[in-house]
Amino acid sequence: MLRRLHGLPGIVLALALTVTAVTGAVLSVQPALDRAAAPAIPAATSVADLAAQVAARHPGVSVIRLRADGSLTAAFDEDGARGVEQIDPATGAGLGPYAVSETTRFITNLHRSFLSGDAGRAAAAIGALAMLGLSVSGVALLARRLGGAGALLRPVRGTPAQRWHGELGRLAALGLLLSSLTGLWMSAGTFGLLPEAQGTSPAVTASGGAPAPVGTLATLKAVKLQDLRELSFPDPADPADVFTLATAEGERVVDAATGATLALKPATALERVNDLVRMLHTGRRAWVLGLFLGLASAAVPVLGGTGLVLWLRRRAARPRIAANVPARSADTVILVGSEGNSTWGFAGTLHAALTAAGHKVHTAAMNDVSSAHLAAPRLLVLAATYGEGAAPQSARHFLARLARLPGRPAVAVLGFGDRSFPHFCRFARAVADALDARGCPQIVPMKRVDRRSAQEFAQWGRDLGAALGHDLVLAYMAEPPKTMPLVLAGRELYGEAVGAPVAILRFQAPSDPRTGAPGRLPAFEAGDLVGILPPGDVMPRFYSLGSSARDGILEICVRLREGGLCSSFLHALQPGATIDAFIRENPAFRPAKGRAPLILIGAGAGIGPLAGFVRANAAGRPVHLYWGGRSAASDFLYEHELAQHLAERRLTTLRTAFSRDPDGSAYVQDRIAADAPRLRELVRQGAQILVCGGRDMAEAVTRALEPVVRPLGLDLPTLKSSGRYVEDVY
Ligand SMILES: Cc1cc2nc3c(=O)[nH]c(=O)nc-3n(C[C@H](O)[C@H](O)[C@H](O)COP(=O)(O)O)c2cc1C
Repeated sequence: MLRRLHGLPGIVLALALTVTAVTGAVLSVQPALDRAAAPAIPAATSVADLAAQVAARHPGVSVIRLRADGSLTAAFDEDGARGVEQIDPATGAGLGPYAVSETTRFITNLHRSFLSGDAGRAAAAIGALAMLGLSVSGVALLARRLGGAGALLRPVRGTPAQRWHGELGRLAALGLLLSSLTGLWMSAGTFGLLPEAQGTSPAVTASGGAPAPVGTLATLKAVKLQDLRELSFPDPADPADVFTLATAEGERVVDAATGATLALKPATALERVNDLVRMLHTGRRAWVLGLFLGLASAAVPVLGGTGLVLWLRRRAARPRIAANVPARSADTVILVGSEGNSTWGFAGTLHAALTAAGHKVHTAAMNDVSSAHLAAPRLLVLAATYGEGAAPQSARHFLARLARLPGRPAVAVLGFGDRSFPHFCRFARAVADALDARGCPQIVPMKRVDRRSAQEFAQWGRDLGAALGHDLVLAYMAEPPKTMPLVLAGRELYGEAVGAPVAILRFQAPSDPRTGAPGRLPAFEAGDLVGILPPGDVMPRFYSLGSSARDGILEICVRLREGGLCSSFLHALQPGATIDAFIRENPAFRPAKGRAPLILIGAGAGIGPLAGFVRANAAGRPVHLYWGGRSAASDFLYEHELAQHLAERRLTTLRTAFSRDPDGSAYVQDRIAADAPRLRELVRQGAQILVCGGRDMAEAVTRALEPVVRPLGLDLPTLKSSGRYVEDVY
């Protein structure tokens, strides 16, 4: 819901608000320029001093004003003509006629009313309201993404567009909130929606004596020039007329003969609020704030642009479901938990089959679960599992949200997973348990589909149909992922002597058959995944990338698994052979930005992405690599390249452990335990830990690291949640 409010309307509004935002940004620079241009007001000068200097030059002076832009002006009538002059506050000398620049006037009008009078002013007010809504919903979305309001300052991870949108939005939100709230207040004033300032001017009687020289009047001597707003002079022809002196405190009426204060009308609370609001909106008298507000406004077009990219990506990633009835009128709701989108394909087949059987079906992502979904009589959940039995992207918030919502529909849960993972369909199991615990009746027991098996899916459909009292034929045709050909350019084989063959394979894009020009690889970073389809199979296998596209090569480390279809295929490949592959981004497994140390830990083929991170470290950030193999003589992957990286300072230290070396066996976790004080110091300095390799190794590393970080008052779940402990484990 929040995302829907923030998404498309946000993009449209951000683009429409660009005029207001850009003009606001331009105007925000003005207070700083004015401050630089306006002559400084000496602290000791009083209003009386300056008034005397001006009156000496212009006997017909009527008003002296210290304007919001910092300039001091005097208005006077001379020879029947009215003039306004800018005054040097230090000497009272004239600096020439005062005029607001035409450009500033134009930009101000564009900002306030799109040059269209009241209608434009109303549009600007609506824009301010929209900006307020976008700022609040944006901060709420970011908090949700980062793990709660307390986590709002954590680094934003994800694709470049996600990072820009999140980081910039977070910086700009405070300024935009302030600008929109104060803008709304000012608009309310313009349209007479605020209460009128109360208080009437008290009746005063002037002494009627002969006017004293203005420089001698006690009240004017007591007020510093820098506190002045406006001083109105009495009409020389009227002996009963008085001075009016306006400051932030209020308005004083001053006797022209005695210099005494005849009356003081203090500024009302509303006037003070209006003053404060104007200052907070314009940055006048607060130029640093002005610049901050300007930067926040300048971010609006960028936020609109990156928002558009994110929205288009999300739209493209979510398959279209034909005939999706609104949730409120559906008798069957299908909720989908997916990361790679294949589960949406199954959901589409189920949706179409149920619709054809006469049901009113609504399909949505599990993250979007709402009370309307749970009010439907029937809820079908199709959920994939990722990581170590964790929720996929589109279901991350499902369980937390479910717990807050009412409703007990009849349910059926179908898990999608892969039996080769130790936690087969664990997330779907957790969902089924949560629904069971809240008392939802089961339509059919929870089932699990291994590796997108169309047969298992069809069987579940038959069971579901039987429970619903009609036939349900689910004929799912897997849509193969869009692949590209890659040509094997080189291979190095390790570990055969110790019974654990690992190949480093380097691929290139095929060259143009006509011109022979080298082909272009798609964009990817070390740590992303490449999906490879072994011949005759529709199920891709994923490998972590050890290079980035900038290296001009796509590199993976592949351990030969007994009976493994894809690893056997890859190990048998000869240079020049072609494979079908596609890239899957894995932004969660990347070094965080900055210069904080990196601790890279891996074993066996897990060194692939870690070597890629080291290779990319041209800036010489401190990087410490812990890696375990079997034998230094047989499977020391990247041995020579790592030695070179050490010499070039891309790698700071390298600790290796070999489990089958004749001079004593050791594992990577032993090296971690032995280095505990050094690692603790690195973590204290803010180091990020990246672990890649097999599950057993990762678990042993976790056990070895817990006592390292505990004395710092930290634990691995905390480091994990802040992105300082990330794993790529298989
Ligand atoms: C990086 C990765 C991790 C995975 N982890 C698990 C897991 O822990 N348990 C499991 O049963 N399946 C796991 N799988 C398999 C997916 O759940 C399965 O391929 C599913 O069909 C993907 O659905 P989706 O394309 O809709 O995201 C994993 C797949 C990948 C690529």
